[in-house]
Amino acid sequence: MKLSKTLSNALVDPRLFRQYAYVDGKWTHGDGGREAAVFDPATGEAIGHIPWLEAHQIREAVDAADAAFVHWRALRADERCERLLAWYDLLQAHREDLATIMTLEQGKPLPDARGEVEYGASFVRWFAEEGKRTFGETIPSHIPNAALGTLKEPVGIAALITPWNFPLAMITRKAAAAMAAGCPVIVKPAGETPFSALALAELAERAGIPAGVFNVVLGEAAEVSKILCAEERIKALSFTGSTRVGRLLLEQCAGTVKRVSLELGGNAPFIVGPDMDPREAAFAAVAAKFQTAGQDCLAANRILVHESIHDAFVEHFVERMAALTVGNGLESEVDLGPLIHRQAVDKAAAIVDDALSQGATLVAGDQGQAPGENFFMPVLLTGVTPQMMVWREENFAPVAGVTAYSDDDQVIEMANDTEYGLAAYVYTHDIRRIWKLLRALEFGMVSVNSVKMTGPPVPFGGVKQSGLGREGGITGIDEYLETKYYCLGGLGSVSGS
Ligand SMILES: NC(=O)c1ccc[n+]([C@@H]2O[C@H](COP(=O)([O-])OP(=O)(O)OC[C@H]3O[C@@H](n4cnc5c(N)ncnc54)[C@H](O)[C@@H]3O)[C@@H](O)[C@H]2O)c1
Ligand SMILES: N[C@@H](CC=O)C(=O)O
Repeated sequence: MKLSKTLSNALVDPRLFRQYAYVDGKWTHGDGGREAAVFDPATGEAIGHIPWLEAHQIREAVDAADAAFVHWRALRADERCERLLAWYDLLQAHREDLATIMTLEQGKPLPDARGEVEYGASFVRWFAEEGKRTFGETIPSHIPNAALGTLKEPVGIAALITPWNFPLAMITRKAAAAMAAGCPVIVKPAGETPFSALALAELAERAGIPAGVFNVVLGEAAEVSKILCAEERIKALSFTGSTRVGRLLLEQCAGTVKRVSLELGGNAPFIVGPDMDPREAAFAAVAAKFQTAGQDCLAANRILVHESIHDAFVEHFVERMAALTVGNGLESEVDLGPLIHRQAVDKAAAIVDDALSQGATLVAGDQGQAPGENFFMPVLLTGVTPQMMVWREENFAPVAGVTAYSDDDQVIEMANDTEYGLAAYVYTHDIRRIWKLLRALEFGMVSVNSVKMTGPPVPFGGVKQSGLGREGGITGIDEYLETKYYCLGGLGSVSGS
């Protein structure tokens, strides 16, 4: 296996850069000799290689997790908490290296990568503590001479399949919850961004997480996922990614009736009320659209602006957009890095072409300025309509589409006109409008007058075809817990207490 000089040289601690899978506490190559290159999307250069495991090696990961489950679940919650907090401390201590790895494999600007490490680590700390609060309940008995109640027990091995846009936080939000609940995990990261996952494994090992509790398997996505979904010993599958793949995995899990949590695509409306200062709203919309170069499930995909302030909003949007710098995420002052690969650039171009062919106006976005093959300059389209791809699909690119609306009922209908239901933004200071929209919007998360909405205490997730279940918050750990009801009969006089 070739060693990447570039990546290891860029790190203070080169051992964080691993080019092996991690199974049962061992760094593992593929028995069949298959491997894949991983590229820096900014330069197109290979930054390393990963092995593809064979089917029997994926099953060995399940064997390892199965063996580890016995001991991990038997620890007291405070003992698991200690180990998770040690992992958290190491993530913080190695923040800079983790951010460098992320920028090199994902492309996001270094400050954003640092922010994601912080964000990802915060879930580890949150769930370390939440693991100590997996309370059961006492049920007033309706049965004579009996005491009734519930216990919370770990569901079993959890398979975690994650995307490339947030290569670290999408893993920790799942893994920390599962591990705090007492479940070993098998992580299958995106092939584009495996090195963040492998650095997490290295740090988990240093934190004293026992062998078999945190495993990272690598390989051809469909092949690996099929094995994980068909495995009876895996009791939960948590997936973050596209709605298309989410549907597929839900079907594949039917055979073994797994607990399935899905965090899928979004198509967020960004609604601006007539009472808003158009400059304030436009600046917020730019922030909500172009984070991670638009490759964010929360990205403002359809910007719906009241007709009375539409033109002023567009003017300020263009002004703010013009101040964005596109470039290699390792360089300072860069706001937007590359898209993940050439297909993403082609898709963005197709979405813009489709909109223009159906009558939208290109207000800004000159692709001639793109600094490289995987870059896409931010685009603003006005006059977008529901027939266009930019409205129907999650564009996952720096393409902003603006439409004018005339009243609240119309904008509610427009906003809900999508199969997705992850997040929505509302910008207005009118409390009646806020309440009306908040109740009428068919989305799992509604953020009013704030671009930032996520974090460990938040129940993150969508409705409609944006997913099943919630991650984070006080209920996130429930995805990995079973409720066991008990009835203790024949107790005599305690009955009725
Ligand atoms: N709701 C959320 O919390 C959230 C967060 C981040 C990303 N996302 C969504 O993720 C998508 C972008 O990520 P992506 O392109 O990596 O998604 P994707 O669905 O293509 O891939 C996600 C994961 O599934 C694997 N995969 C791909 N094809 C597969 C197949 N046929 N069978 C089994 N596994 C397969 C990939 O290797 C990766 O690990 C967007 O739709 C975005 O909205 C959602
Ligand atoms: N920004 C999201 C990830 C979506 O792509 C998050 O905070 O979880």
